Amino acid sequence: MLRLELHNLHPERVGEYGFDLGAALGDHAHQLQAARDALWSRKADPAEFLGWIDVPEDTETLREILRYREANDWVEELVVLGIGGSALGAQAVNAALGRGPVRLHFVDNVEPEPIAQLLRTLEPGKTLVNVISKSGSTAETMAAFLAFRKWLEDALGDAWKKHVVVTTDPAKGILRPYAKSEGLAAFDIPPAVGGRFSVTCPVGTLPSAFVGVDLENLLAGARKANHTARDALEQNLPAQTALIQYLAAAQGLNITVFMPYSTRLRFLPDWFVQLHDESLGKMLDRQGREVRSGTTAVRAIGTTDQHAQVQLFREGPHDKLITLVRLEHPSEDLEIPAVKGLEGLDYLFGKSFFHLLTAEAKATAHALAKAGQPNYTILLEKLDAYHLGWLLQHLMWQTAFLGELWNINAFDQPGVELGKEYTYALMGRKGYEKLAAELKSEGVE
Ligand SMILES: O=P(O)(O)OC[C@H]1O[C@](O)(CO)[C@@H](O)[C@@H]1O
Repeated sequence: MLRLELHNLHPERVGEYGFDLGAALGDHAHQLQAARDALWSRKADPAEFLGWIDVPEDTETLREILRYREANDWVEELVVLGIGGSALGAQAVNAALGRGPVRLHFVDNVEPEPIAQLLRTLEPGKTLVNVISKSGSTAETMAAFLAFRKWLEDALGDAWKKHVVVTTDPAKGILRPYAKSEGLAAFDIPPAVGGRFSVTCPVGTLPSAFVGVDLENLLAGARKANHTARDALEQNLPAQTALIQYLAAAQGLNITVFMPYSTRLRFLPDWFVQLHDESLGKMLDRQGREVRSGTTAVRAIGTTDQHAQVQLFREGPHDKLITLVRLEHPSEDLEIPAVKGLEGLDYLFGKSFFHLLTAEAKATAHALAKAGQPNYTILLEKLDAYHLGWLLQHLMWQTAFLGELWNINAFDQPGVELGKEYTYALMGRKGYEKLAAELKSEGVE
């Protein structure tokens, strides 16, 4: 079960206690229903990049992934080479549910020292490298692949090929033909699935299979989110959270904080930030008019950031909507023991850590509300594969709904292209000489 608890979310006046979500849904019913129906009806068109809706239905690919994992029981270290949507989902799932025995390493940057350190410490014979890139052209991922491929070949000769598995577009880019010509194992990223929406396809499921995540249930949870996203508005959770986000933005709350009360969910905010910011920060709407849509997603972790950011969240500018994520039941709990001589702490004696964690989340939500800082809590029955799959897919739906409400394309990312082209020019890539000269004249070289 995934459900919502609202705190101080008035659509018109921030600071007034209570938010009538029912009334807001009524007021915006037409818009939301149109958004829901448009998303479901456009899903058949690959150009719309809504393939992520159907991915959790694809149990055949999941079976292939599980067969591949079983056939490679020699793997002790799995290095994931990918960036953005090609890394963050697997990282979040692994931190939440990974239970080994394989150790996962993520190379999602080109800072030389951590890469050199990994190459020094890992044993090639026990290492599998999963290179993940939808485009097959991302400089960071490809540079890392060149380094790891050479490292494997230097150590293992021709056997390096058994130590690489490629996850990429079935047709586009240079990785697919390369995998074919070298006889490397390869899995598809469906063409209609963008990186930040790819966690339930092999981008997320292959690494997760190596750390024992219950993938059947992860996908079942994602399918549950799909059902919810098709429901009437009163039951349609992503339509509801998208509406809250939309109304908050309309009130000038330009920042959306995402704050799970869980260390195991510590990478979920990173995944959410990419999903939200890259999808929704757009200069132009679907008709090409300048809109500059979006809110800025900010990461936080409870309780940790109660001792870092909550001061600002309560007393700083009223420019934020805060989403807390809280579990209703722990997977394991621990009693806080009584200690003689420390009676000043007796309010803790005999209580459980989960009790304390829950109290802190509730206390923060209420303290924020009292300060007029709107927030809501997404409650997860527990942290297992089913509920995590549900939450991930819920957040993808929320993003898609927001894209519709803002009338923008949530599935492209034109804003990151120029930086990539400048990088090619600065690195001396063929065909970029003119741009390099232009940069030089502007003092960048
Ligand atoms: O999977 P690819 O093509 O290497 O892309 C990695 C990431 O780079 C971007 O294209 C741009 O940041 C993201 O959308 C994507 O998740």
